[in-house]
Amino acid sequence: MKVVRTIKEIREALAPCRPSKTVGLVPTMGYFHVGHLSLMAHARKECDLVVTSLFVNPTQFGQGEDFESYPRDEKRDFKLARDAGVDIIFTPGADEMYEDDFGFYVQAPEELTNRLCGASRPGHFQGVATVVTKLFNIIQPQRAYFGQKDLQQLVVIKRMVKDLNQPVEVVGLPIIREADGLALSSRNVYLSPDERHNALALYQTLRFGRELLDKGLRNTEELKTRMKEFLKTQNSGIRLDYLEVLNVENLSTPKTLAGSIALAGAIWLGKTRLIDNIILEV
Ligand SMILES: Nc1ncnc2c1ncn2[C@@H]1O[C@H](COP(=O)(O)OP(=O)(O)OP(=O)(O)O)[C@@H](O)[C@H]1O
Ligand SMILES: CC(C)(CO)[C@@H](O)C(=O)[O-]
Ligand code: BAL
Repeated sequence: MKVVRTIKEIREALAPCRPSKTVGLVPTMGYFHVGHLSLMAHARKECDLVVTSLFVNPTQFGQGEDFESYPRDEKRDFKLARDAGVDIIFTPGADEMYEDDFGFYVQAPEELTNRLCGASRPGHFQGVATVVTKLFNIIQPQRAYFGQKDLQQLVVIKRMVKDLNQPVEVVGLPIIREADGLALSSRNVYLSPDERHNALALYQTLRFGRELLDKGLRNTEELKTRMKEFLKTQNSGIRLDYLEVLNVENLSTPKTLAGSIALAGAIWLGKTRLIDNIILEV
C-alpha cells in the first residue's frame, strides 16, 4: 500500500490507471473501525484500485467542536487499511488541501441542511460538500463509498453529485454495529464506561420506534413523542439533540408514514455527540 501526502503525487500515481481501471474512493477522517473497513472491503470487491482518503477536515468542524481532540492514529490506520486491501492512502495536510488564499465553498441546499445535524452544526455540510468535491476532483474515482450511519451526509452528497453532474457513482452501505447494537463510531473512544453503557439507549429508542411502526402506528408526531418518552425512561445520563422521523430520499418529515422511512437521532453523552438511524420500508 502506497501512502501519498500531496495532490501532485496522487495524480501521478493514478495517471497510468486511467481510463481502463475502475478507481474506488473511500473518504474518511481516520481512526478506523470495522465500519470503515466494511466500506474498504466493498470497494475492494468492486474496483480495480482502492483509494482511501484520511483527512480530518477542519472546514466541517464548528468553533468549540472536537477538531483538535479528534482521535488520530496514523500508524494503526495504515496497517488496518493495508490489511483491508487498500492500494493507496491519500492523507494530505490541511495546508495541502486549503492553501492560504482558499476561498471557494460548495453550498448544500437549505432544505437538506436546516435540520438534524445541519441544524446542530451550522456550516458542517458546507465543509463536507467542499472537501468531498475536492477529493472527487483530485482522485476522480468512478465510485465513492459512504456509510449510512451519516445518513444526512449521504443524502447531501447524492444530491450534490446529481445537481453538479459530478461523474461519480455514490454507494451507500449499511451501519456496522457492536455486538450489543451500538453503531461503530470513531468518537466512541471518548466514552467513559458509564457513557458507553448509556449510549445504547439511542439505538434502543430507534428499535422501539420500529416496533411501533411494525404494530401499525402511522402518525408521525405520535411516533416521535412515544420515542422521546421511551428515551427518557432509559436513563438520565443523556442529552437529546434530535430524534426525527424522515423520508429517506429528501429528509423531509413524512405526512403519511409510507415508503422508505428513517428514524434518526443524535445524543450528547458529556462532551461526546453520537448519531444513529434505522431505515425501514413501511
Ligand atoms: N458504523 C459504521 N458503519 C458503516 N459506515 C460507517 C460507520 N461509521 C462511520 N461510517 C462511515 O465511514 C465514513 C467515514 O466516517 P468517519 O471517518 O467520520 O467515521 P465515524 O466513525 O463516522 O466518525 P465520527 O465518530 O467522527 O462520526 C463515512 O462514510 C461514515 O458514514
Ligand atoms: C466524508 C468525510 C470524509 C468528509 O470529510 C467525513 O465527513 C466523514 O468521515 O464522514
Ligand atoms: N462522520 C462525519 C464526520 C463529522 O462528524 O464531522
